[in-house]
Amino acid sequence: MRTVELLKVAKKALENSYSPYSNVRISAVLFGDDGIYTGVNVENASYGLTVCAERVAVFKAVSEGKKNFKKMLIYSPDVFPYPCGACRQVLSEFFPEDFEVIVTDGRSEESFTLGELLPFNFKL
Ligand SMILES: O=c1ccn([C@H]2C[C@H](O)[C@@H](CO)O2)c(=O)[nH]1
Ligand SMILES: [Zn+2]
Repeated sequence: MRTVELLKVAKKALENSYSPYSNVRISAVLFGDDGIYTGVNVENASYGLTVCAERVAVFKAVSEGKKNFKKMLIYSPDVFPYPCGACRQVLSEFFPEDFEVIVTDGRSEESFTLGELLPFNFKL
């Protein structure tokens, strides 16, 4: 699936972002041989319990036994959504260094490998 198509999926998923506290809406789309999984950020009145869009997508997939993915597109119309450190670490648990991460605010996009985003990652 091409970036434009992934972006379309991300825009649809964004409708479910639950972000009344920050008003920052983010969605993530995982894509590969195991199909498509989406995630959005889900906030909480106890702010620290918020879960990022990227981790929601990964946990949805992994909890259904799906780990075979090629790339993730991260989209936000509110911020340029570079993934936070926690999400980079979670991605590196399941995906290789050449896994592609596309970051876009709908106006411009940047593409990275996971190895670029999180060099020297912690692994057991
Ligand atoms: O990698 C990130 C970083 C932040 N957020 C969300 C969490 C919160 O709802 C909002 C502002 O931090 O952005 C994500 O979804 N992914
Ligand atoms: Zn995050």
